[in-house]
Amino acid sequence: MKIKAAIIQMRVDEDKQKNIDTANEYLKNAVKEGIDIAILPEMFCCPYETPNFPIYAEREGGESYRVMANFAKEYGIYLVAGSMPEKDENNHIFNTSYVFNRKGEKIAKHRKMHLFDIDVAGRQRFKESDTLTAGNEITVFDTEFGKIGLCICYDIRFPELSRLMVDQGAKVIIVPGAFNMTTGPAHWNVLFRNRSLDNQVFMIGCAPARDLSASYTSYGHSIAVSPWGEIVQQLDEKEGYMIVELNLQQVEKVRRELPLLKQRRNDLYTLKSL
Ligand SMILES: O=C(O)CCC(=O)C(=O)O
Repeated sequence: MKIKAAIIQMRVDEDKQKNIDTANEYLKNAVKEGIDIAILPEMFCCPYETPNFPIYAEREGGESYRVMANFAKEYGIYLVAGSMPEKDENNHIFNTSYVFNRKGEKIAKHRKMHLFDIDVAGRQRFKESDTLTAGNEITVFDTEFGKIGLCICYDIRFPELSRLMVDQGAKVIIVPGAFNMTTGPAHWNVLFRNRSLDNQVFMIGCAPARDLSASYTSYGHSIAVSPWGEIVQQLDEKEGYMIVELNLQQVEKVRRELPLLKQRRNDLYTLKSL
């Protein structure tokens, strides 16, 4: 079973509508190549800065959500709509990724579970918790190809989360993310390869293009890693997209050859969600 995926490394502008139009342009082109699924970056319609999140936030079912659902339906694809700030009924703001099926129906929603609060001395500081609230749910969704896990950016650093998605059947893990010029070069590729090797899954990372005029500079380098831990395709820092074919039989093959998941000593240790 092969999935043809478009990973869209778009530039993020201050103008929300412009971002939605940019996403649409890329989707229109990618669809001509016969894709099954398209993935947009973290905060693809809102420049990644904490004060922006409450300003750009919408309720689930709001304008940006509806436009994304319509794109999925119009193009007949699965759409992982990157992430956008979501406001709930108590005015809590979440970093949320919605997934729509080929009919434009919402089939998953992941609220970033680990907030990106870091302070690397003299280099990168960020505190999502200034304006965001963390989500509490592990997200795995069904497709005709099999199960796919979903998490957002900093979530990838917590290996337990990927493992729990894999225990729920995920063969692919999709990560809209926006690493920066400090942690990106140091950790981005390594993390995607690590999670792939730990779990024998395809790992897909989709980042915004680098914009040196933005206050938070995305590292870019959207990536696809095989269940063998190899980088199968990668973009540089510039705007663009790539199409990757994921042969899910490769997951079974690698798991047969190195039966790591079966060889765990569950009699001595376990991992469970609470
Ligand atoms: O983990 C990192 O280094 C970057 C994370 C990040 O940028 C995010 O969670 O949005």
